[in-house]
Amino acid sequence: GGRGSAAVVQDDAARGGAADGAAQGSLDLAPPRGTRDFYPPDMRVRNWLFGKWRDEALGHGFEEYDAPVMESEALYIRKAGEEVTQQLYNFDDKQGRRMALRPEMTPSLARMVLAQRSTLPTPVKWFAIPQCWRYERTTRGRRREHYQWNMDVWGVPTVHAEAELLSACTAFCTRVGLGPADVGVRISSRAALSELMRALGVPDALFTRTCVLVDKLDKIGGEEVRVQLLQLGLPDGVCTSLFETMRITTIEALAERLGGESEAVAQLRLLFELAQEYGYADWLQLDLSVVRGLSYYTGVVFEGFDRKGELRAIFGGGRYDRLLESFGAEPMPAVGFGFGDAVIAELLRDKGLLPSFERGASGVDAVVLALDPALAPHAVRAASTLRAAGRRVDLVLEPKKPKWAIKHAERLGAPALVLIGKDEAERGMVSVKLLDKGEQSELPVEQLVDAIPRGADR
Ligand SMILES: OCc1cccc(Br)n1
Repeated sequence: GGRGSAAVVQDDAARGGAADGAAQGSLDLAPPRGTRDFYPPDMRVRNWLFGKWRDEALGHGFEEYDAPVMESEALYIRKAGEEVTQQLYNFDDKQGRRMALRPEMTPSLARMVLAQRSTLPTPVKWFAIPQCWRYERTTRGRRREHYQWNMDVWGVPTVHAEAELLSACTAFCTRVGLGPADVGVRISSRAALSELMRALGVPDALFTRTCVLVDKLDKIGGEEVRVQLLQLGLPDGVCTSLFETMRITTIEALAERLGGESEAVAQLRLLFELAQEYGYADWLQLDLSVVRGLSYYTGVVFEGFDRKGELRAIFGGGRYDRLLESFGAEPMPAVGFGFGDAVIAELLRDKGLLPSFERGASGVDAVVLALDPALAPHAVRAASTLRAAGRRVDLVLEPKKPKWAIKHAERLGAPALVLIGKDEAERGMVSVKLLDKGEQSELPVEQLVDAIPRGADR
């Protein structure tokens, strides 16, 4: 609860207030449209969430990487009409170079892997939590930025890689208190749909755009998708067979349609077997109507969803074995997912699982106050000694009364208040007040560190 969660899911009402200032021609205090400020309580929620993501990624043996938020626009020019490339946050830099704020991390990752492919040991198992951008007509007041946990495996051609990524997603959800009754994962395979369409004689060249159109089913409905598939050049019979296949919900039925030799079926069988071993099989369901909206997926694709069906996808991913070819290079097998910060925060808040971080979250172990401005050097020495010993200290920087310092320490949730008094200081002593115990004791400065407990989280 509390303001923290509101900021992760920006509530425009609060922002509207700040934006009103602009009406009088003063500085607009709201963040740019579609973006969020993270005040300290919001930042504690964000650090908590990113910390859980990082724990899970490291727990799966992945290494962290990063790349510039700004890339050459060329990295994202794809002809398949995806939303993510049609809403590029792009611009000319001062040399007139076409640049863009990254709408996703995968192309940057592909660029980094390609740049070092001759020396990079495989498999590559990397993760990042990049801020990603889109420029959407703000008619819908939607956000223009979000943070998206990415995990990718390069160099592994079989679904053992997908199984590891699904393990990270489901284990993260479990770690934050969600279970298979809250979250499901739809598993699909573009390879299966590709085998079907090849069997029906559809040219490969139409496959990618077919998937991008099929991904719009939920938005524009089956009839409109059929119309656009026909316009793309798919015969009516193929559309019908495609829609029938997408209604299949068991691997057996898919095997009947694609034949016993289907590689796509074999990989799906193996994935569901591995899921049993990991213990997350009951999170999964086969759903061939899922194709995901990125043109470069080629194999298994998947998306996490809330079982109440109130929210957009929680996470999504898939295999993209041919992305390097689109960069004019030899292909390398790859699979990855993106996990946005907004939907998960909304789901956790709805389920009361988002920590509130209200009182005492500052993590300060002690407040240090000089009872007289002339004693500031003693207060500085006490604070520095405590900090050198790993304690988190808030040093009061101006003349304040003990009453104020006690209230300040309570607001910070600091368990201790160190008071530097004149005659104590002359005797090399300080006073320590343990607020939750209401005790106050006087002790030699040398014993100060041991008198201040270190925060539980460290
Ligand atoms: O998931 C699509 C997307 C990409 C960039 C920024 C935002 Br907000 N959303």
